[in-house]
Amino acid sequence: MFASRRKQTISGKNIIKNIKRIKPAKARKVIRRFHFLIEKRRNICEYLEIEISDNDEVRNAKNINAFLSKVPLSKKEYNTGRNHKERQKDIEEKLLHIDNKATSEKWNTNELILCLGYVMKEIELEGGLENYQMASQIGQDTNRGGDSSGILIKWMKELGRSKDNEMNALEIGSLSVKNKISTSGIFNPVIRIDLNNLNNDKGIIRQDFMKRPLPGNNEGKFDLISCSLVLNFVPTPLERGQMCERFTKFLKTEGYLFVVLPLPCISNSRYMNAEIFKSLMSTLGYNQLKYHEANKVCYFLFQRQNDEGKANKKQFYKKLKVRDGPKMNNFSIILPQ
Ligand SMILES: C[S@@+](CC[C@H](N)C(=O)[O-])C[C@H]1O[C@@H](n2cnc3c(N)ncnc32)[C@H](O)[C@@H]1O
Repeated sequence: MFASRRKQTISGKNIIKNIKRIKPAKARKVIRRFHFLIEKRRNICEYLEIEISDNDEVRNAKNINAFLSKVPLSKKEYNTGRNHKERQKDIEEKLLHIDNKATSEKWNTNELILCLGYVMKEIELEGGLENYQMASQIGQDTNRGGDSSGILIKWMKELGRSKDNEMNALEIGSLSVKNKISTSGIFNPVIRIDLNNLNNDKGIIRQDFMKRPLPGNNEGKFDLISCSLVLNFVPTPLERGQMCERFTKFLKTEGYLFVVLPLPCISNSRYMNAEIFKSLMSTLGYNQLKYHEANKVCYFLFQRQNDEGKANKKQFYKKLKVRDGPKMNNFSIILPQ
């Protein structure tokens, strides 16, 4: 048990301190809860897109309380005559029912904002993200068939790439310095960044890729960008599109882009499939070299072309439904106009 060594957040929730003490079953539970939270954040952001999707206050966890205090109605509604546990139960119940615009009932904006605050608090202030990152490290071993960069290295070798090519890499959303991308020797140096700095002292820089300073010249660019299970983490379709556009600014011509997504983003979304993603990346100037579907995730390897994409970007300015079904999700990517 790791109970006696628990580190706690200000609100008293537990943060997993020692990764070696988490059992795989516990790790899976933490991962499932976190995916639930980011799915709900995505759903609520989609509902409230006009009002708050570009609102930094919602993104910035430290301002969540300040943000909620600006919504007096919802605060009042939930504070009056209810104790904390009841409120929590009520919100959890609501979260279960908030799914997507197409199928769910009409939600009151204040209720949604309150639920968003609740979700964001757990993600950012109550150890949700930290626990998830810890659990994901276990997950890399047990939950989804291991370190995703294993397939990247296999593909690089198939493409005839080796240590001799002297390639550098940027790993976005890095949780470990021991993954194959770092240990194969093909990429050197590997610059690892992540929103959080769990392993800062071990060579992972705390940085938001969307705020990373642009390289001044080609020397500052990379031969490879790895973005494994990160795009699905980004809350809104437009921000995902902005991230896809931004890759190009950091990639040398003919550089590689390795993207990993949870399989349902591709296999079970109303707005996305492997062909659409390939075609979206093609409009941004990428050629798809490899694709592989595993049980839970799918892997893409793209190469940046000499010229900008020629295809029509306009088709990706809004999401287009390609299929429908009751249990489908709404994962999508929208390019900025
Ligand atoms: C599921 S983890 C993926 C970890 C690892 N790459 C893997 O494949 O297992 C997603 C990570 O992406 C990071 N992330 C999300 N958006 C980011 C951004 N804009 N810049 C840097 N890291 C980001 C999160 O902090 C989180 O640690």
